[in-house]
Amino acid sequence: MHSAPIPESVLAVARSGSGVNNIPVEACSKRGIPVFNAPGANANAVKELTLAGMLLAARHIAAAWDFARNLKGDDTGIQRQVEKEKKRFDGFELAGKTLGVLGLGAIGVQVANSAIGLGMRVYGFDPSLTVNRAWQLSSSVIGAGSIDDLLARADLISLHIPLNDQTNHVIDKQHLALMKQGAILINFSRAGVVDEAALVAVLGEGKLRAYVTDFATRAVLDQPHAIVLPHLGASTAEAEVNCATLAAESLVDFLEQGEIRNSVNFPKVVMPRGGRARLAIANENVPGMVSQISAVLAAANLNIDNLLNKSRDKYAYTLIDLNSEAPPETLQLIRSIKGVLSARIVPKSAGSFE
Ligand SMILES: NC(=O)c1ccc[n+]([C@@H]2O[C@H](COP(=O)([O-])OP(=O)(O)OC[C@H]3O[C@@H](n4cnc5c(N)ncnc54)[C@H](O)[C@@H]3O)[C@@H](O)[C@H]2O)c1
Ligand SMILES: O=C(O)CC[C@@H](O)C(=O)O
Repeated sequence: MHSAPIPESVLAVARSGSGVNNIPVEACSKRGIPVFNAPGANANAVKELTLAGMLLAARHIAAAWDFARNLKGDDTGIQRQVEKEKKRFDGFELAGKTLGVLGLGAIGVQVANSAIGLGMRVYGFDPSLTVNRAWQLSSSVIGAGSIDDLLARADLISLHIPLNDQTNHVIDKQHLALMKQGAILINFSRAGVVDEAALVAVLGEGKLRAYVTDFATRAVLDQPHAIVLPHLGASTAEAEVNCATLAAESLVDFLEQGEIRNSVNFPKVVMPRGGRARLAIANENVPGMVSQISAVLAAANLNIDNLLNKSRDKYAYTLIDLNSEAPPETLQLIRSIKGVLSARIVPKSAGSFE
């Protein structure tokens, strides 16, 4: 959506998935447009393909399958070629190997826990690990001291971080240099979290045994040690239904109740309906906003039944239940307050979104 104009009529944007790097989130925030995603709804699908990626690399499955498909001749000849050549595809077992998981969110936690189940030693690193995710994480997962520490310890490294200004090219030349000779790098995150030029250089030097990625680019496809999938991490019927359902539910709650759940740019704001009319206001997180809004309501002789204001970084969101209908001119006055980004009356029944 970065190059698409966002019409004035847009009230919200929902991503039926996890990553929001394809959405101009900051531009939406400035216009008071919540952006929703579907946290965790495709995590199991990505976890399963990540495990498959680890096995693909550890057992040379793609190359071995390619070899087998191209076998010529009758069964006797095929058996002879198989027994003669199969040593080319000798692999290693995951059990006992060390996995480093960068990013312990919805996906990273599941990958780490499953790897423990496979008998791996697992290190994780996430500077913003939430309490909820920490509860979900197996107590056998060891916290790495830093990204450098994680990369230096691991035989396999799996990336599960979002792509944003802070993580763009986070796996750079210096980080790649820290990785063990023969390590496997797995990227089901986004292409941009790895510095591609630096990666191609280390792949050319034979430092990595494999780069397993869900993101096809010319440079990576041309690398013999790259195993490339066509962005299939979330492509399961289950994940698509989970994501679409969660995204739709968040939109319905927002449009019909003004409530915000699962937004990446506005706070969670949930308030049971009361009064006769509900106002939903997105505003800058600066002092005096609630008092200015209240003053407009008081001047219109409108009484507040209930009010909830929450902030998140630079932005805030306010729900106000009034004990009588709010006239359109009051809404206009609220919209004209400096710092108010969007304001609307949330109708009691769906259908007309002012
Ligand atoms: N291949 C696919 O089809 C597919 C599917 C789903 C998600 N993804 C990608 O995976 C990413 C993660 O998804 P998720 O659902 O686990 O998201 P999430 O928000 O639940 O978890 C991301 C975690 O990364 C952590 N993090 C952020 N920056 C970090 C850094 N520099 N170092 C370490 N940790 C850092 C965050 O604190 C968070 O815990 C998405 O943003 C998306 O880009 C890809
Ligand atoms: O839309 C998809 O198929 C993949 C979505 C996935 O990359 C995500 O970020 O959730």
